[in-house]
Amino acid sequence: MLRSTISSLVPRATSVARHMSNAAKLTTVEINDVTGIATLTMNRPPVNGLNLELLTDLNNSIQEIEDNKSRGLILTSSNPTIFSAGLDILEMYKPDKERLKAFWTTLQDVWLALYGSAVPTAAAINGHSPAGGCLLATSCEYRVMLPKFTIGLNETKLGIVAPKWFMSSFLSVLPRRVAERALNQGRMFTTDEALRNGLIDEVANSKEEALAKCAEFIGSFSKVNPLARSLTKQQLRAAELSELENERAQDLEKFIFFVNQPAVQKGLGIYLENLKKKSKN
Ligand SMILES: CCCCC/C=C\CCC/C=C/CC(=O)SCCNC(=O)CCNC(=O)[C@H](O)C(C)(C)COP(=O)(O)OP(=O)(O)OC[C@H]1O[C@@H](n2cnc3c(N)ncnc32)[C@H](O)[C@@H]1OP(=O)(O)O
Repeated sequence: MLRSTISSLVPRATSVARHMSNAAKLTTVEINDVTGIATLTMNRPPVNGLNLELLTDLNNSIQEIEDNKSRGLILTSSNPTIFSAGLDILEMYKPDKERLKAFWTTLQDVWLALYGSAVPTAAAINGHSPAGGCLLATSCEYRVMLPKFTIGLNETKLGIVAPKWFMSSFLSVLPRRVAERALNQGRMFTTDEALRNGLIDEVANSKEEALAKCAEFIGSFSKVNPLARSLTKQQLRAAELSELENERAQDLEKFIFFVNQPAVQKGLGIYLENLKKKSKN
């Protein structure tokens, strides 16, 4: 029932070997023939780390879904245990100056496109979803998660600070006092805790069930005028979107300054080392 499968092979040249995952596109878009809903799947092994290439593909895929006049967008992952490990820390550790700028600018683009998307959006969270993964999920209007995974903004645990717009997405879902405490603690919520606190809307026992529940949410707008719905959503989200749009350059400057602080570099190095040690055990 797929109207189209958009999964082209686009060769890419990059001068930094550690960032080259492969030459293929890192997202696929499948549009259901019957419902008209697009499923956007992230596919960057091993953990869907959000590097410049994955962010670029995400941005292009969101644009494509908007242009196709799809009935809705479901974001998910091809990895059976990880939705997204968040930002690829290698992009921020000992960074190349120009690439770091492009990386952050593209992340800003993705957030503006997803949080501000005209179509109904839902996340089928079929695995762990820390930090940037949580940002993507909370930018959607609805979240369905599989059991026994974790989700949250854990930045303080890495010695970094979630930017204001990460917090905006989080705050659009959680009550302020829960969000504030969780952000300060760098708390990762289990699926059950996320449901209890309203960070996710439903739990599903399989990816198929999660996709079906997301489709059901999107289908709930079938009798609502699409223009009225999208203008309503965009008005509700306008303040946060304009805040970043008006401060993009300063946000980029702050990020570059912050990431290049020796203490931040040291912290990221230790965090990466621990991740690698853990993965070898
Ligand atoms: C005041 C103004 C401030 C302005 C702005 C300033 C600051 C900037 C803010 C930046 C915001 C950042 C948000 C982020 O997203 S940071 C990233 C946070 N992510 C994490 O902490 C997740 C870390 N990863 C994990 O917890 C686990 O890997 C997992 C996702 C739960 C999966 O576990 P598992 O299946 O067991 O896989 P492994 O742990 O073995 O990992 C496999 C492999 O992948 C590497 N890896 C994992 N996550 C990342 C990552 N995020 N980036 C890069 N690499 C990652 C891991 O090291 C393993 O690699 P090797 O196989 O080579 O050992």
